[in-house]
Amino acid sequence: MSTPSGSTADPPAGTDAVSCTGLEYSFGGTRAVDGVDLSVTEGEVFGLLGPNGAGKTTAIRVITTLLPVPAGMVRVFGRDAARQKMAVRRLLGYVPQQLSADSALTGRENVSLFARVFDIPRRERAERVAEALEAVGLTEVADRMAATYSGGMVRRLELAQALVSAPRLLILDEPTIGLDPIARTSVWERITEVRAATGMTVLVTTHYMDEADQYCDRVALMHLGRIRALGTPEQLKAELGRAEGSDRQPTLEDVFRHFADSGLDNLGGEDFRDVRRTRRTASRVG
Ligand SMILES: Nc1ncnc2c1ncn2[C@@H]1O[C@H](COP(=O)(O)OP(=O)(O)OP(=O)(O)O)[C@@H](O)[C@H]1O
Repeated sequence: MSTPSGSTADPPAGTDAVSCTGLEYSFGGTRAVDGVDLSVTEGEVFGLLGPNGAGKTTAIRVITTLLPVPAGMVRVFGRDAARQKMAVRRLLGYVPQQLSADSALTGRENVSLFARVFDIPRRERAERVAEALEAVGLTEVADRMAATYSGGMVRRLELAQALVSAPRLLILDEPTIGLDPIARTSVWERITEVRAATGMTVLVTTHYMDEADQYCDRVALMHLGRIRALGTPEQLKAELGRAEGSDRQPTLEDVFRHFADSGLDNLGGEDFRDVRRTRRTASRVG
């Protein structure tokens, strides 16, 4: 797998991969993101956690420049997401919640399409596509139609699409939603391996607290548009354990419940949007 290139003028050492200050975003009267301050350090796996509707997707869509920055400041490796959109986009790989692979193409064709979109020189394309497919463990099935892939394979294919440009920052929106436990583990193992091999920074949203606990270096707990707590999973659990003075080690979900306090009825369960998303994933498999 290629090392993320710093071809577009490297930022000074110590520049955060992502820096948000006072970020806000509203849909009409709904304040989806309500004054978020956040820094993601280069090279870490950072988890943005929260239940459905917390504002995670909206926040990352602003960071990816897919939504404008109406208030506050967002920087990606020092580039201003409001004024230097193209410079920001060149640094990122983004795997959205929505299906981004074409079932009527093979795995290799899907990744090649992204290689063309990212303007990877023609002479490098075949090798870069093969590397990206190898990194996610799809070499053997690369020439099969994506329609024949399982849900977990489709997710890994989407990962390869995002990796083919060797991004310095990989942003994943609920990468394991709707997958079975084995497929979830496989997706995370690939993310972890690529991160270790390339030093890429990973920003991931999830509402699976157990995955965040296991795979993220630091997490921010988001609820109703605001960051309620931020730190390493160990720090957050230890702090709650001390505050409660109980013998039992709290889980990350306990930490979340403590900070969010209310409105978490759907945590761990499915609401309408979850069901729709899960079914969408299932239909990819079928
Ligand atoms: N296009 C939209 N139009 C109107 N309201 C929206 C839109 N997108 C999101 N919202 C609202 O903004 C709030 C935050 O939604 P967002 O999708 O960012 O949350 P989330 O934490 O990513 O949840 P999920 O995991 O369900 O995607 C919610 O109240 C949601 O209903």
